[in-house]
Amino acid sequence: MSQTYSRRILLSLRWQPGGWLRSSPSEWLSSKLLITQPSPRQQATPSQGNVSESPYKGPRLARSTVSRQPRGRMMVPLLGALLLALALLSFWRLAKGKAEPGPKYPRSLPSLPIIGSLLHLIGNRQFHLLFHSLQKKYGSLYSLQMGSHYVVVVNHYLHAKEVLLKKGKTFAGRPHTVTSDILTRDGKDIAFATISPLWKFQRKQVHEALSVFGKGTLALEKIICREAASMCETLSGLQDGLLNITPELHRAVTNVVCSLCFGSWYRRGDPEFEAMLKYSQGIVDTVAKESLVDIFPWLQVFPNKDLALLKRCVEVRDQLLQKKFKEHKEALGNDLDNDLMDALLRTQLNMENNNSQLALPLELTDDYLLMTVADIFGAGVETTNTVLKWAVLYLLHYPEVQRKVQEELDQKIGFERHPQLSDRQQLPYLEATISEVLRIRPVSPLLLPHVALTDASIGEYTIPKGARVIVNLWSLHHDEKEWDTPEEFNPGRFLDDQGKRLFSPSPSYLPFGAGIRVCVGKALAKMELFLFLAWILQRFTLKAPPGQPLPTLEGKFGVVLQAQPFKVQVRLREAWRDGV
Ligand code: HEM
Repeated sequence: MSQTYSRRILLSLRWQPGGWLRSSPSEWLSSKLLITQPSPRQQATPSQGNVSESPYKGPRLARSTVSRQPRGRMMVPLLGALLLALALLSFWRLAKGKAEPGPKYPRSLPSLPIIGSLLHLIGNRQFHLLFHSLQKKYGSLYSLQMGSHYVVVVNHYLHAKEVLLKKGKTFAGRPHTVTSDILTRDGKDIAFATISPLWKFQRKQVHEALSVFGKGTLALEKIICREAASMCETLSGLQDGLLNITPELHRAVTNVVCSLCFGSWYRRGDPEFEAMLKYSQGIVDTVAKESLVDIFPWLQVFPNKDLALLKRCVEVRDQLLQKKFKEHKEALGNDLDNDLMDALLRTQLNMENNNSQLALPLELTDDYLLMTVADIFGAGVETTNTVLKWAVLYLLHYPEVQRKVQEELDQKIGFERHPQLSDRQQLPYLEATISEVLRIRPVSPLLLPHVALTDASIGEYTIPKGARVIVNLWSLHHDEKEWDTPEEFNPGRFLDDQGKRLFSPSPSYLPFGAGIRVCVGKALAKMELFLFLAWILQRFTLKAPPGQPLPTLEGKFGVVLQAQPFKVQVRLREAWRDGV
């Protein structure tokens, strides 16, 4: 085989579920038959078939492009028998009225053996934008190959809802990757675990912790307001200077989660809190970048800076978790189930003593317990904190929106009392602003990857078991057929004509996902966003640093869609200057 010839074969190959493919069964059969009488031209120039351009119509089999079939008289009866068998088969199928076409797979990005579609992805870290733009060429549902993983990308809400809601259980798996396994002790958490009774139990325990073990929303509101008050006090003390507001938002959100998980919280400047900030940033920077090591796990054997950083950060996180675990275990029995760690420890103890009503097929080991708590930190802090940062950034860019939120707050709440959760109905413009922030900069633009647990379908396409399904929320939230001028920040689109009632103008809006794997912290996050923003904007006006360009609205893709660092001028509003 000449070099050019082998290169052409390599280029024309592509992966489809089932192996490296080159042609459909009928093409394969006819090629096999035709090759018995190859023309000189066929021998010299094998089909280059630009597979990336040809819509894939069915399962394809590897065609042997090098074999030479025996020529001669033996082939004639064989050919006749085969044709007869095929004719009989088709006749039988037609007679039964079940002439089934072959499965139809989503159109695929070009891919090469071993590296898959990597050449199309490398160098572009903003996967949500890349996947959005690829729709122009490949349609709203297409596939690609990440190393040995077959990946399907969903860009339309109808397909997204089929994956998340209609066939939620079928697509409820999660992939195991090198980085997520380091982070979650091989998927012993909630977010990266595949569904199981234990996973269901972990979710239930978190739900109970988030309702403060039956004490309900009021108890949660108290915790959030305590943090909002502390944040506002700090901001008042930093008047008129240029401020990096991020650590203040971070501390407030972390303290809410800490209260729920450990029943404790941090003061400003606490070294343990500083360590926590550092390790979470390290994790955000390294996880979910679809790093090469997740595509090619064998790369672990080579030195890898990102992986080393991730391991160091996870070590710091685990030391902290272990310390809390030990303190809680020692104190168990001294007080009621006030936090998530207590509740999990108590269940574990009951299970060990066979007192538990739960019939779990797996033991609730320390690893599962710690990873449940770690997940709530991982998923509960970075997300809400990031949305708050995006909200501040958009308010700097759109001062008229900030003014309208403040007018609404002034009219409905005034300056005599603080905002409460019961004010939500009264403050539709603030609620609409939060909805618009979640739309325009979805914090989790590709959700978390889902995995097909059985052979399945999305729309008219066949999806094989094990396929990774990425729902591109960015595409849903920026679909021009669903949203007028999607890049424009316009809270008004979430309000009725009178501007009084909040509504969802399009079904193409799923900031927290949907279905069986919907965000566990959705209700908590919405309360936090509402209360923190209401408290801040009731007291302060946020301004961009004078004489400087406005901070960028371009996100940085990672485990969340991060806002880039920025400074802000926080000014106490007139009504609060005399110390109300
Ligand atoms: C504004 C803030 C938040 C946003 C926008 C958000 C969004 C999301 C999204 C899009 C998913 C993935 C759904 C999927 O893969 O289909 C998710 C999963 C998850 N979220 Fe959130 N989230 C937020 C806050 C929180 C909070 C505060 C917590 C916990 C206290 C939390 C806990 C989780 C967990 C545990 C999962 C994994 C669920 C599972 O896989 O079963 N999130 N979130």
